[in-house]
Amino acid sequence: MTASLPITAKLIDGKAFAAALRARIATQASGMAAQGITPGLAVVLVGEDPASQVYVRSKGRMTREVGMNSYEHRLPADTPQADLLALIDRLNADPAVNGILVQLPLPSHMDEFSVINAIDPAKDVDGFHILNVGRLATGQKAMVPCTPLGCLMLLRDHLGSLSGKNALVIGRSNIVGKPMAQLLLRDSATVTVAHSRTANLPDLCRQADIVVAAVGRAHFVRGDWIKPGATVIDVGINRTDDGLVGDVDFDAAARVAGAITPVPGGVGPMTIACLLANTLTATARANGLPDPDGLTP
Ligand SMILES: NC(=O)C1=CN([C@@H]2O[C@H](COP(=O)(O)OP(=O)(O)OC[C@H]3O[C@@H](n4cnc5c(N)ncnc54)[C@H](OP(=O)(O)O)[C@@H]3O)[C@@H](O)[C@H]2O)C=CC1
Ligand SMILES: Nc1nc(=O)c2c([nH]1)NC[C@@H]1CN(c3ccc(C(=O)N[C@@H](CCC(=O)O)C(=O)O)cc3)C=[N+]21
Repeated sequence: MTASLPITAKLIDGKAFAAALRARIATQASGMAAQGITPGLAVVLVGEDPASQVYVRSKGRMTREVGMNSYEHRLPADTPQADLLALIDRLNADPAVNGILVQLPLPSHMDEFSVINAIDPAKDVDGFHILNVGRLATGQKAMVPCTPLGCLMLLRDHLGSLSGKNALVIGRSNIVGKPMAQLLLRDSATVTVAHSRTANLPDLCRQADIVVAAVGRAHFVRGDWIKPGATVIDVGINRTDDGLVGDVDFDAAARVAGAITPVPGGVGPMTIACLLANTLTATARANGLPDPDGLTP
């Protein structure tokens, strides 16, 4: 239906934006190094979830590239939860570690909430600890989840103000959909959150000036759901026979949208850059320094 139209959307280059963000982080980190402070990020991976592997691949390298220390802990899938909690306790107490990320999902014998809430909230660079979730929801200074923070940066960069825009978030997970909705609300967008029980999703979507798709289904959002000129942020990471694709039918949506993020090269690189941003912010706060410029919402 839309195939005959030319591609008119501006491509939102998350990869380039993330590279520029990392360069600013590196500059600010070297300023800290001059004061004898080197930020440290610990990543804990339990088992071998494929989505998490994708994430971990480039992360350690980028952490070192911006001048931070990277500590990686790989535990077997059958690790008892008590052992993981003991590791988190050690990382909480380690002054060289400013950020702790426990890769999700965890193996099914573990309780995700117990594990996340064991992380020192000041080192919770994912922003998943209940204290940070509550702080974000109530407008208090929080650690903000990386993927939604990255989406917000791209949206602000493209649109300027989000005030009064109709925003549709598709997906209500604790790691993407819900915190994304909170951030859009903070920026005074009018926010709708859709999920698997939402009625008439295509019609809802046609009213949205901003669409953030975080569903986990390839090509789920169709081109004819997009309001002409809308800004489309595709969070989805789906491995298919055609390679890595998002949740949006990119070829069709790019003929209707005003701007759209690609997959790969859109939100994914922003997630990693925002993880480094949060690590720098956590390091500054731990050392009584002001928050680094431009890294917090
Ligand atoms: N680029 C990046 O940096 C990142 C990408 N991702 C990717 O983003 C995607 C979403 O991740 P995540 O939030 O963790 O996924 P979840 O599986 O936790 O959540 C998916 C959400 O989509 C909703 N959904 C499922 N089917 C439908 C449907 N037919 N109509 C409307 N809504 C539907 C679900 O609804 P319900 O709640 O009713 O089940 C749920 O709320 C995945 O592809 C993931 O790999 C994730 C994190 C970072
Ligand atoms: N505690 C926790 N926090 C997370 O933030 C978290 C997690 N667990 N578990 C897994 C998901 C997934 N996720 C991605 C981040 C970056 C890319 C990314 O950089 N993607 C590249 C493509 C990489 C490739 O080519 O394979 C891109 O989109 O361009 C992908 C996926 C973070 N997650």
